[in-house]
Amino acid sequence: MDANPVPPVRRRIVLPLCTMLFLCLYMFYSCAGPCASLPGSAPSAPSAQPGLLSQVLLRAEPRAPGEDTSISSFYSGSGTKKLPQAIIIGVKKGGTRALLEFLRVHPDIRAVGAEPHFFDRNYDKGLDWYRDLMPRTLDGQITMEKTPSYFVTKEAPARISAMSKDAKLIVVVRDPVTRVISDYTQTLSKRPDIPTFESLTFKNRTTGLIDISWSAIQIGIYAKHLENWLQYFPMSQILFVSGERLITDPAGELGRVQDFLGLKRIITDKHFYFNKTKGFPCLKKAEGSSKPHCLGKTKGRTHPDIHPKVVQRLREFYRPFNMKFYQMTGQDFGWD
Ligand SMILES: Nc1ncnc2c1ncn2[C@@H]1O[C@H](COP(=O)(O)OS(=O)(=O)O)[C@@H](OP(=O)(O)O)[C@H]1O
Repeated sequence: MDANPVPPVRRRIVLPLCTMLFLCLYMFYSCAGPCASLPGSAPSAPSAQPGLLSQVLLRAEPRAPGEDTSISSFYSGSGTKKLPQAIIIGVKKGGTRALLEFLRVHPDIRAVGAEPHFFDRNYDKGLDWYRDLMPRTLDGQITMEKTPSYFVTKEAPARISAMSKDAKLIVVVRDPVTRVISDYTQTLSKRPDIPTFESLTFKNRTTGLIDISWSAIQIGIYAKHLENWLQYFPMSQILFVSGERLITDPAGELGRVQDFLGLKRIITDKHFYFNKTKGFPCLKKAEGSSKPHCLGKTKGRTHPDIHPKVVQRLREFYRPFNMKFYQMTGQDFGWD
């Protein structure tokens, strides 16, 4: 028999209350860890990323403009959707997919896989639509996207600047001659009945006059497009990545990109191997996987043979624009 027995009525109230409290606390704490790695959330960050619970308690600081802070968004996954702070704006066929896939390995980068085409085709859908496409990020992580056509879209610089004057812009540039051949190869793979490369290139084959109304030719006049961006962004906010070095020295180019984004250099040469069959560098482990990963078949296509004289004429055509571009960027890309 108990020396000091609890009265039966109080026992009937206190015991269930304590059990409920204990259960609630248990559920709350056990959710804080796993919830942070729900599908679609950020990959587990290396060390000091605050967990869900600490984010609830710590998030008193002002939020970025346009950040989705609704309670529902918080409970439906870890982190919040933010407008991108960094965008790969070009160039088409420059190596933009390779760069984005490589960057996604970094625990502080979260990127949308598909191209949103917001600042060219979907601008009328509004910023909320755009933000909703983005993955959730934790504090300190950078949201990114890539749409290579932005670089040649007249309205894009003003529109991106209206979203954020501080946006960091990355342009992967490639020898305009191989770029136009790559562009043509892609179109040919989708529509095999298009005219020959030569007939699209020349307005007059005899005089060698280049048809600058062909958009694939226009894209490679980098200096002209860059002038448009410099009306809205200082050069310090634009990084030019060499598409050629992205293939021969991916870790070196990724080092520059990580510095530009203010990130620790986590992606190094240890992350890459050269796949002889593919003929390109591939990842030893892709984001969220332990398996090696090369880009798909649409990247690294075999180009058709173009007559050397045609290639030579295109080199002459692009040379002055390339020189201007080197001067503007302070970088010699070695295309001549
Ligand atoms: N690691 C790796 N693997 C495969 N391909 C690589 C890689 N690095 C750069 N590249 C080059 O990327 C070219 C395609 O460029 P983009 O991804 O910018 O093309 S697109 O504009 O998104 O269609 C693609 O062009 P093509 O060779 O003409 O197919 C590749 O040369």
